[in-house]
Amino acid sequence: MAITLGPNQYGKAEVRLVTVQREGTVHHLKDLTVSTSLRGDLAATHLTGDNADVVATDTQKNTVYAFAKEAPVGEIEDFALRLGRHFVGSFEHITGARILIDEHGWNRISGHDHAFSQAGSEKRTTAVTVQGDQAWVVSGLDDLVVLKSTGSEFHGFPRDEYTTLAETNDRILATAVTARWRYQGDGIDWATSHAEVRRILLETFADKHSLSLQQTLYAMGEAVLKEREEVAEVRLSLPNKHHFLVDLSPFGLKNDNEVFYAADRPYGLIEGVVLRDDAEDPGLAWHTLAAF
Ligand SMILES: O=c1[nH]c(=O)c2[nH]c(=O)[nH]c2[nH]1
Repeated sequence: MAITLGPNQYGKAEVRLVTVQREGTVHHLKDLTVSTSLRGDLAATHLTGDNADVVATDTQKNTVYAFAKEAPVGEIEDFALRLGRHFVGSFEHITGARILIDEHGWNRISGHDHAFSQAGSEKRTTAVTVQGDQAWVVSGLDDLVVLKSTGSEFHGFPRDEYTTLAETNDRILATAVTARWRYQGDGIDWATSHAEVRRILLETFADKHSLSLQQTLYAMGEAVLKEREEVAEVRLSLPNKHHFLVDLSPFGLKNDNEVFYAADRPYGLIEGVVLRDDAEDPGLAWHTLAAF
């Protein structure tokens, strides 16, 4: 029986980095979680413990902090590309790098130069893969919580002996959007593109009269691809945050779609990919690029 080493990568996970950029008394904050993974010819350390080609994960962490000092971090996509290209360009045996960055948002407290309130649970994300002299950027957002209190129906589904769900022509639709979109081309204005994709996702969720969350998912992805030519593919993961009508009849009360029980689990989980059929193939399986 022959045993061989399969695919492997290694790095420092979840380096917490906060930078303060000062413009006189006005401060600008960046709050990031950075994960680095390096790939390449790393058989020796696995097979014999020879670490001659192992860029220590501690060095990877230090590089993140040093790079944040040497030049402004800027957009997370640019910072991830700088880091990935550095590792692949500086060490002969490192042929690939994958850099994941989550950005935690802070809002300036109105009228204050250097005081901030946390924006909430939403995160901006990027996953950059550098392989030799090629690079792929998959950006996204996590936990964008949205709700519409009408404009959503769900009916026409099959009924069997286990079906109790009532058909509805008017329900609350709520979800926490996780989105990933793969870029094609380069010279992209990352900040504008992110803001526009986010706006399109929100507007489509709000505007689209929904017959199912699946229909809403497709409409959201389709709208992004129609408006943003730099995006090749959109992945969405949409938990259906159920709001059930409370039965008020024991109290002699009618519930005219006004009082709901917000269940936290279980939840429906609706996931899908919307893509251009003429999108260039990144040459790597998408699942190796995406965070889900
Ligand atoms: O939009 C929905 N899609 C479903 O697949 C589903 N299943 C369910 O019980 N409720 C819903 N809602």
